[in-house]
This record gives sequence, structure tokens and C-alpha cells, in this order.
Amino acid sequence: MALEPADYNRLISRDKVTGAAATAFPDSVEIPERFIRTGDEARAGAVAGEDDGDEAYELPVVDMANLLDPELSASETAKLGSACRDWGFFQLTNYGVDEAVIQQMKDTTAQFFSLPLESKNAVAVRGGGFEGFGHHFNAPGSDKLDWAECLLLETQPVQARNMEFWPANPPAFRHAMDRYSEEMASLTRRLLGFLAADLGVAAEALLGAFAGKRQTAGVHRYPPCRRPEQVLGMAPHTDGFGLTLLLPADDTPGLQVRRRGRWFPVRPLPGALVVNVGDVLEVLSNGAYGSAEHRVIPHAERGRTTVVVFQDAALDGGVVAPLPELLRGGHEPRYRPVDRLEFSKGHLRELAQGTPFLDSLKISSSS
Ligand SMILES: O=C(O)CCC(=O)C(=O)O
Ligand SMILES: [Fe+2]
Repeated sequence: MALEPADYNRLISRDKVTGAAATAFPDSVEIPERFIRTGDEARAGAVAGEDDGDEAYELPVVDMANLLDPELSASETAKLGSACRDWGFFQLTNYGVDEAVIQQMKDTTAQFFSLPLESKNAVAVRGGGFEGFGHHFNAPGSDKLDWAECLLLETQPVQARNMEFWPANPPAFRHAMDRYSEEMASLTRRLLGFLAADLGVAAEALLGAFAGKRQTAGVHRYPPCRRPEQVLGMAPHTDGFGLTLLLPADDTPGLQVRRRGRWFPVRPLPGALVVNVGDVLEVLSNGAYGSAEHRVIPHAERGRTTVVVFQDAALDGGVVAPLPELLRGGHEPRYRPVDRLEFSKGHLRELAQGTPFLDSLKISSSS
């Protein structure tokens, strides 16, 4: 059974950005209580690079031009595979999308966020729903807010769009998002061919799992915060879809990836996308790829804007399970199959209450 946007509306609670929150952002010396994360586990953990000198801690970089070059493709595909196995994250360069589409997405996003709050609230979340302009998801057990504002939209398939949440101002936003969304869907298909080669399955098997599935966009703005150690731009989480593609609209750092217990800051390369494995792809790959936890820390002086696209996936019948091809030849499944809707509920429960979900699907090996 497919998960309808309406299902998300019942599962997710988002808050409208109020005038009080909006005035907290520019004047970030006195942080309102609702944003303060002091004592929060979410802020815990060593950050790599701050205290460990020469250790290499950069995210792997994968070059799409190399993937497409017959002479370099095999070694670049191996690099892509090892990034997905070892990090669950990589930066993608030379990804071959028309620069004008990227630039218009960045420009219209910046214009949208610079509008007065009343204009942005023309597309505000409604009734604690999922789509529209607001804060990120809120955990029912906690009323803490992220130091961020965010526009969430269903972008693919086209019939799933709810245009009342697509900003009419700036006037070029809708067109920009439409084109950007199409480009990201086709880039995803290109990447899936190489991921399939790395996993040793037919390209159609992986492409089939993503074909016709939802694409959701998250447009995020993290205002500067003069007390960044007190707040979070986004709490630690994994992404509950197949694959995530993130466009940094500026060069402000802030995203951190958890690997082997430490947080690794992502330094966006000019002209690169940040791509990561979501929970669904971890299961499809039978655990070969890992969906890594990540979080956002605001910058003390500079705002940060990102445009994120989540590509969903599932097997026939709307089931999330390891690709059957990976189980041939006696390989045991490492996750039990679960209906896509149950999967979303489990993931959202994890976001809200911290109950680990993917772990609950893992089949412990009998040997
Ligand atoms: O904006 C970012 O850097 C991260 C956003 C993110 O993790 C998400 O939207 O799931
Ligand atoms: Fe994320």
C-alpha cells in the first residue's frame, strides 16, 4: 500500500513559525527557552577534526564525470560503493545538471526566505500537518524547536503535488522547483545504475524499486546563531526514504555526519551535492549500505540554506525488504520485510520518541 501525503499529516506534527520565533532569530544573544538544548543528548559526542590533528576526516568525493567515463567508471563505482558502505554519505561533483536550473533554485529559495514572515506564512503548515512552511517535525514528548525554518513539499509524482503549499512569491519559485525536481529524479536514476553495479544486481532491480515513488523536497534555512552551542539546526536523525540529495545553496558549514561514534563536519565543495543513503536503501541493500545519522549545527555568523530532495523506494506490493537478487545463492536476509506505511510509522516513532526502528527489523544471525 502506498503511503499518501495524508498519512504523513496524521503522523507528523509541525509547528507554524510564529512572530516570537522569528524575532528570536535575528537577536540571538538571549535564546528563548524553547530552542535551548542544554543537557540534551543531541548535542553530545566528539566532533572530528577539532581535537585530532592530522586524521583524514573528509567525506568521500565521487565524480559523476568519472562514473560516466568508460576508462574510469569501474574504479569510481568502487569508490561510490565504498562511500555508501563506510559512510553512507558522499559529495557528488560534476553531476551534470544544467547550471541555470541549480542557480534558479538557489536564487528563488534565498528570495523566499528573505520575505517577511507573513508572506512565508501564506504557505504555512496547517493543523500540524506535514507540507508547507514551518519548523521541522516536533517530538510529541518535547516541545523544543530547531533553530531553523523549513518548507516541505511533495514534488513527485506530479499528481502528488499540493500546489496550495507551493509559494507564489517569489514568482519564479514554482518553476524553479518543478525543473529542479525533475533534474534530481533523473540524476537519481543515473546514480542508481552505478549503485546497482556496485551491489552486483541488475540496474532494473534497483531502478524498479525507485520508479514512480514519491519525491519530497525540504527547503531549509538555518539563521546564524550567536550561541550555537545552545541550539540545534536539526536534531540527529536518519532519513526515512531511499536516497537523499542535498544542494547547499551557500558555502556555510553546519551539517555533521556520525561515523563510528564521532561527528564529522561536512565541508561543502563548490558545485557539489551531498548525497546520502536513507533507511529504505539500507534495507534494500540488505545492510551493505548504511543510513548514517546526521544533524545540523547553526553557524555563529552566517545563515545557511539547503535544498534537500528525498527519493522514496519500495519493492513490488509496497514492501520494504532486501532486494530479492541479493538473497540468491543462499544469502540470508538481514531485515524482515515490512509494509511501506508501517516503515514510515516506525521511522517517525523513532524521530519522535527515540525508539530505534531499523534495529527492530534486523534479523539476528543464527550462526
Ligand atoms: O540541511 C541540512 O544540512 C540537512 C537536512 C536534513 O538532514 C534533512 O532534511 O533530512
Ligand atoms: Fe536528513
